[in-house]
Order: sequence, then structure tokens, then C-alpha cells
Amino acid sequence: YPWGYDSDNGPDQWHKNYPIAKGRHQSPIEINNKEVHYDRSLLPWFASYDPGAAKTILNNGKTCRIVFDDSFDRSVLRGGPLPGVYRLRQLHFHWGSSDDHGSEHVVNGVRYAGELHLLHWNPKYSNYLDAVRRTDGIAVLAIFLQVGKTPKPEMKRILEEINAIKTKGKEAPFPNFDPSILFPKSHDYWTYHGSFTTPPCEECITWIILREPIIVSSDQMAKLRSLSKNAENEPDLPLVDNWRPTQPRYFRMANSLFM
Ligand SMILES: NS(=O)(=O)c1ccc(Cc2ccc([N+](=O)[O-])cc2)cc1
Ligand SMILES: [Zn+2]
Repeated sequence: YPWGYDSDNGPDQWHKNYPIAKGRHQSPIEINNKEVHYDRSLLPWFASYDPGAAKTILNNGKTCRIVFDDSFDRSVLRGGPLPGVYRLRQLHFHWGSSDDHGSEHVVNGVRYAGELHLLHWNPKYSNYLDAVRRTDGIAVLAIFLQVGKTPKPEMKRILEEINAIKTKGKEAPFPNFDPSILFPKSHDYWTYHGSFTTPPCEECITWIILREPIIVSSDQMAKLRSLSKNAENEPDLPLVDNWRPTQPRYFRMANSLFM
């Protein structure tokens, strides 16, 4: 029975099929300013994305995902805590059923309305599936979505495409898109070693979490919530609350210095 976010297949049950879900480096976690330690060896991070790498946008019943051509070092993330370049493979979102929750990471008790994840893999491994089995295999850049009055116009294009991928399995072309236009002004970040926040929950992720959220409008969040997790010919089930609660933290956070 496939995993999901409902009471019978949700985060508390995942460990039954994915025992690592009870591991010691699980994500997301709570980030508390008083518990981070400044790591002066951390460097600024840089994204060099080729807009031509963007391919399609799809609803997989769990999130809205945009996939990119990762057959060579075409769109890469580097610097920060990373030992080399990592290839952009996909981006996706997590969101709530209302504006007061939906993010996965929580900052000083604050839950944001949503969280954007840009997933990159380490090309020193032969492919993505090999990378997910390595502790330095994957890097996810996480950006909080905060509801406000002056939304980021760059989000518009993604949300306009939502109508074309309303139900599970629907996909649409999504060409010429450079996701770095979604980035906030500040590149300040926290970083720690963790896991996928969904099954298979592999502990292969270097998380880079931006301190500054991007602003979206309440209508834009409502647009995300208009996605359905069912297929076209099934009863309508809203795709909302696709976030994992924070997990036990057995280790310290590292923070970056101001850029
Ligand atoms: N939310 S998140 O931690 O950024 C995340 C990113 C990607 C995926 C999808 C995924 C797809 C496949 C595998 N895998 O084969 O091990 C692992 C993860 C799941 C979850
Ligand atoms: Zn995610």
C-alpha cells in the first residue's frame, strides 16, 4: 500500500516499509538560532543554471515537480558546504491546507506556508540512484514560502501551469526556466546532514536552507492547494499537507557566516 500523508499511510507509518525513517539523521528538523553554531569554514554557494535544461512540470500525486536535463553538468550548484558541483535534477514543493503551516523545516518555532526544494546530485557517482546511497550523494537547496502582500512575480509562471497538471499523472512541457529567479536576495543559509523527507528517507542529503523566505500571495498558495492527489477519473482529493513533521535531532546544526 503506497506511502502518503494520511493517517493510515503517513509519516508515523513510513518506518514499517522504510526502517531508516527512524534513523539518526532524518529530515526535516527544527532550526533554533540558539542551537546553531557558526562554521567559519563555510563558503558562499553559487547556482549556475541553464534555462534550456528545464523540461516538464508534473503532478505525481504527492507534489508538483519540475524536472531538468541532468545528463551532463548543465545546471549546477556549488560552493557552500559542497565538495564540488552537484547537478540540478528536479524541484518540488511542500505546502499546507492553510497559510499558517506547510513547511517541513521549522525556524525558531515558525512554520511557513510552504517550502521549495531544489534537488541536486553528485556527478562523481554514475547516476542519481547510485548517489542516493551515498552520504555526499545529494544536495537540496530549501527555500521557505511566506505569504505576503507583494508576491514574487517569478512564481507566476509555475502557478499558471498548475491548471494543466490538476490530477495525478498529468504532465506538461515546461521549457526555458531558470529556477534561480525564485531565489531571495540574501544567500545566507543553514546547513546540516539529513535525509529525504519522504520515503525512501535515505540519509544522503546535504541540506542548504536559506534563511530568507520568498514571498508568495495567499491566492498563489490556494493555487497549489487546487492540485488533486487523485487521477483524473477518480473522486477529487485535494493535494494538501504533503509535509513531514520535524524529526529528532541527534547532532548540531552548522550556520554560514554572512555572505
Ligand atoms: N523532499 S526531498 O527530501 O527533497 C525529496 C526529494 C526527492 C524525492 C524523490 C526520490 C526519488 C527516488 C529516490 N530514490 O530512488 O532513492 C529518492 C527520492 C523525495 C524527497
Ligand atoms: Zn521536498
